[in-house]
Amino acid sequence: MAQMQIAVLGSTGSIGVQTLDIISEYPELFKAHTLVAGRNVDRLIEQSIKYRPSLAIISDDRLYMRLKEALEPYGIATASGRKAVAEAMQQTSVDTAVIATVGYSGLEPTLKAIESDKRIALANKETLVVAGELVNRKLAQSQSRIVPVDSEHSAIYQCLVGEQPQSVRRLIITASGGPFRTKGIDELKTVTVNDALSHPNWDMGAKITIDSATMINKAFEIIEARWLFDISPEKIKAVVHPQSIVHSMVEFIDGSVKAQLGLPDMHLPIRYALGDATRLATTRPGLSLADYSRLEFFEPDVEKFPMINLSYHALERGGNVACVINAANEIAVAAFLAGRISFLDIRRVVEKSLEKMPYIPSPAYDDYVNTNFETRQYAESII
Ligand SMILES: NC(=O)C1=CN([C@@H]2O[C@H](COP(=O)(O)OP(=O)(O)OC[C@H]3O[C@@H](n4cnc5c(N)ncnc54)[C@H](OP(=O)(O)O)[C@@H]3O)[C@@H](O)[C@H]2O)C=CC1
Ligand SMILES: CC(=O)[C@@H](O)[C@H](O)COP(=O)(O)O
Ligand SMILES: [Mn+2]
Repeated sequence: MAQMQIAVLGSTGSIGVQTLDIISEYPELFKAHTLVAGRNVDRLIEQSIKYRPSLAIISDDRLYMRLKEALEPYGIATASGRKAVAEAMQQTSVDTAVIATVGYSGLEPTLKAIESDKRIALANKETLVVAGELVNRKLAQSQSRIVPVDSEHSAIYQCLVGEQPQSVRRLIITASGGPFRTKGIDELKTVTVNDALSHPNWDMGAKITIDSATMINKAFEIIEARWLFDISPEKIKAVVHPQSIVHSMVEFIDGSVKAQLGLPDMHLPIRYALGDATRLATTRPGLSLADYSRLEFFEPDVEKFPMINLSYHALERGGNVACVINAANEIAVAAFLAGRISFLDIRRVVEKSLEKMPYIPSPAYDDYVNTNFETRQYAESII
């Protein structure tokens, strides 16, 4: 197999850093061709000196000169800005794009990578939340393919190997329940940013960690599954599994249920996606079931975490509804992290934005761009 040339978008983040670990684990198979960061120019410089990509891009233009001056002596090409990120997806020398930026920023490069027939390892679930229907339409017109990185979707993907679509009865997406699983509804009024950032099992970036705490992450994952696996929403169910050892399950029409298990460690789904769904041997620690005396499963508490059900609402209405939810949530989570609103205000901002923003039944790309922009403005105005 020729060495795979990989563009890592979001290389300075949680998934990006773990992707670079996997690239180092198999130097004969993988090469970091392009690294893209948002604002952490120091980490991008460090990574570039270590991994020697052909190209390093910083999204924030103001940081470009620092990047250029640091990497010029190493002969590494540099660029900045959103347009440069999109153009990087069209490089013919890149085979695979790992989309691991956070939020709406994943959409444009993913669409460009699809147009350029790249293989995509998709961590950025927001892309499918915002515009899953458009992404699937574009995929149908190209040679591009998406392999999921999100742990639940990687699990389902693995469970579906060798199965017929018509044999699937249900997808069962596991949820840890987040840091507030055992708290009472009233206690949620006073939780702090630090409380919400204390995920019981996974070490992740701040935005997804807050999404796990509100459980809107599960709503996003239900929407993500609907588009990734082309399955109707009523066949997708979330179940709370506090240990995060069973990463998700598929139930088949004969009553059989397949599950994928592993430690809560994203290296595994990233490795599986980079390996294009082949198994690559590793010396990293594996799962010892004897260490887990109990694996528990519960119905989600939708009274305490009503945003889980936004998934079904968004999929039933379609159009730009999920794009509105995502944009409002991004603004609300950023405001919560900055100490500007309380934890329960996140839901208020999302619900009010949903009431306010105009419905667009069949959005084109520009409609998503406008919906995202206008919803963010509205959400900011009610913070
Ligand atoms: N972390 C995890 O375990 C999991 C994450 N995911 C998904 O993966 C994605 C990434 O999550 P995670 O790694 O936790 O997030 P982090 O916040 O840790 O990292 C985000 C990365 O995106 C970069 N970035 C942010 N905005 C832009 C932009 N506009 N242009 C270019 N780069 C940008 C950041 O750059 P910088 O830091 O330089 O500003 C950083 O490298 C999310 O969509 C998340 O939902 C899914 C499953 C598990
Ligand atoms: C690691 C991963 O895939 C996350 O999406 C994780 O599942 C979040 O945990 P929750 O199950 O608490 O949302
Ligand atoms: Mn997940």
